[in-house]
Amino acid sequence: MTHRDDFRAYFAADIRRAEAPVVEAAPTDAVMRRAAWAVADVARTVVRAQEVIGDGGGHVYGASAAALIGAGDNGGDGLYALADLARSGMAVHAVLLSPDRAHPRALDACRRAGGRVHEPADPDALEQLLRRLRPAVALDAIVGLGASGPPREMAGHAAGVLEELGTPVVAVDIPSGIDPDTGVRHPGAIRPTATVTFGLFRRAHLLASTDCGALELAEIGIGAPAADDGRPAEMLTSIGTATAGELWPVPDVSDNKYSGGVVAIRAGSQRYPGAAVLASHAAVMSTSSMVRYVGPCRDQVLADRPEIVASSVVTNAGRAQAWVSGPGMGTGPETAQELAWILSQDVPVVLDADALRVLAEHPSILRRRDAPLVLTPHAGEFDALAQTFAPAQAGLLAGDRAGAVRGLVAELDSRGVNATVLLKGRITLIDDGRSAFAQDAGTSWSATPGSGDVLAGMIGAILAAREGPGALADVEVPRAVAVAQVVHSVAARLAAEEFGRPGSPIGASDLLGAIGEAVAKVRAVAG
Ligand SMILES: NC(=O)C1=CN([C@@H]2O[C@H](COP(=O)(O)OP(=O)(O)OC[C@H]3O[C@@H](n4cnc5c(N)ncnc54)[C@H](O)[C@@H]3O)[C@@H](O)[C@H]2O)[C@H](O)CC1
Repeated sequence: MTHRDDFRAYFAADIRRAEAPVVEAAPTDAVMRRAAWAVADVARTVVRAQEVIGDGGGHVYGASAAALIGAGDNGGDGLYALADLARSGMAVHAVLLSPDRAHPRALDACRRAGGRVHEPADPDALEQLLRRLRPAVALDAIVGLGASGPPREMAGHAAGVLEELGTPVVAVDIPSGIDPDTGVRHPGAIRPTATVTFGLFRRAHLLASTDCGALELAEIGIGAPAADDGRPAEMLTSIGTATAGELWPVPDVSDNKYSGGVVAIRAGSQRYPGAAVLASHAAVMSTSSMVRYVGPCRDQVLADRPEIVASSVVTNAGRAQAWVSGPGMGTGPETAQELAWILSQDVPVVLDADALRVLAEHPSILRRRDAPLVLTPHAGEFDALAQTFAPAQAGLLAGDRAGAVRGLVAELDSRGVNATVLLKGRITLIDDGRSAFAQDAGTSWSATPGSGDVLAGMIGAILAAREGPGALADVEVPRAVAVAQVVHSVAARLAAEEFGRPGSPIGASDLLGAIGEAVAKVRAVAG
C-alpha cells in the first residue's frame, strides 16, 4: 500500500504492554466496545459498497452479518461488533467456534441486541450453516494478537467456505492465520476484504500488508509502548511518500556538480551492458551530482547519458562519496579483486546482483568496515549470502523473512561490518540491526528485469548525497535506503498506471523514465 504518512508497527508483547493500563483504567469492556464499533463501521461500509441488483447500492438495514467467534478478546470484539450491527437493523449471527470460551459479557450483549447464536458441532455443520446464512458480510473474530500457528480446527475450514461463497470478510485486528509478529501466512488463513486494527499497527500489518485487504487503524486511546526495563519497544517502520519527499536531495544555491555527493558505479559486462546503462542512468536521474561509470560498457553508457564520466578500471575512477557494484558485472575471477578494492574504500558501498554472488563465493574480501555496506539481495541471493555468512538463516525466507534478515545483519555485525540488508520483494525489508523498515511497493509492476539495476543506482546516488550537508545528512542508512525504494515504487506505478497505456506491464526502462516524475510527486506530497 502506498501511503502518505509513516506507519510504525510493534511486537504483540509491546502492544499488550501499551494496552493494559488503558484497558484497566477504562470502564469494563469500554475499550473493547470502541474497537468493536470501528469494526462494525467498516462492516457497514462493506455492505453499502455491494451492488444490489435493481437498486444500486447495498442496504445495511435488513442485511445479514455473521461473525466467526474465537476463544478470546478478539472474539469479544466480534460479538460487541455484532451487537452494534444489530442496532443498525442487520440480522446478526454469532458462530461460536469455542462456545465454552466465548467472551461472556460480549456474548450477552450480542444476544440482548437480538443476535442469533450458533454452535456448529463440526466443520460440515459450519459449512452448512454458512451456506444457509450467506451473510452480506462476515467478521473474522477468531483470533488476533493471541494467534499461534494455522487457524485451528473449524477456523481453517471457514476461510475456504467464505471464499467460495464470495462473502466479503472484515478481519478483526489481524486476519486469522497470519502470525502477528512475523506476518507469516499459515495454510487456511482468512483472506479479508478489510482489516480493522486498534491503536497501534502490528508487525503483521506491514510484513503481510498484501494479506490484510484495506487496512484501517482505529484510535482507541492507546499510545506508543513505553520502554520495558530501559529497552525501548522495537519498531518496524514503513515510511510514506511525504517522508521520501522531505528527504529527497535537490541542489541549492551553494551546490555544484560535486557537492551533492558523487556516486561511482561498477556495473555491466560485454554480456550484460544494459545493466550498466540502467544503473548509471538511474543515478543520474536521482540527484544533480556527478555520476561516474566504471567498466567495459563505456560506449553504451555514454550513448545513453553523455553527462556520465566513464573510466575503465576502478582504481582510477576518481573520487566518489559512494560506490555501487554488481548489476550485470559478471562473476569472473577479476571481479573479486575489483570488489575487494571497492570494499576497501571508506565510503558507503552498495552491492547488488553479481557482486552478492562474488561476495558469497569469496567472503575473505569482506573485512571489518565502519562505512555503510548495503546489500540488496533477492531471495536467491539472500540464501547464497546466508549460506556463507549466516547458515542458520539460509532457507528461512519462506517463513519469518524479517527474522532472517535481522539474523544475517547480526552475523555481519559480529564480523565488524556495518551492514544494511535490503531484501527485495513486493514487501521490501530493510534492516541494519538497529532500525528496520518494511516497504510495500503497492503494486507489482516493478517485478521486471533490470528493475533491481535501477534501484541499485538510485540507492547509490542517495547514499552519496547522504555524505553531504543536505537533508539526508544525519538520516540512518536504512531510512535513506527506504527513501530510494519508495521513489522506485512510485516510479513503477506511475509508469504502469499513469503514463502511456495505463494498467499495462512496463520494462525497467519505463520505470527509469518515470523517476523524475516520481521525485516530483513525492516532493509535492511533502509540500
Ligand atoms: N481487551 C480489550 O479491551 C481489547 C482487546 N482487543 C482484542 O483482543 C485481542 C487479543 O485478545 P486475546 O484474548 O489476548 O487473544 P486472541 O483473542 O487473539 O486469542 C485468544 C485465543 O485464540 C486461540 N488461538 C490461538 N491461536 C489460534 C489459532 N491459530 N487458531 C484458532 N485459535 C487460536 C487461543 O486459545 C487464544 O487464547 C486483540 O487481537 C484484539 O482483537 C483489542 O486490542 C482492543 C482492546
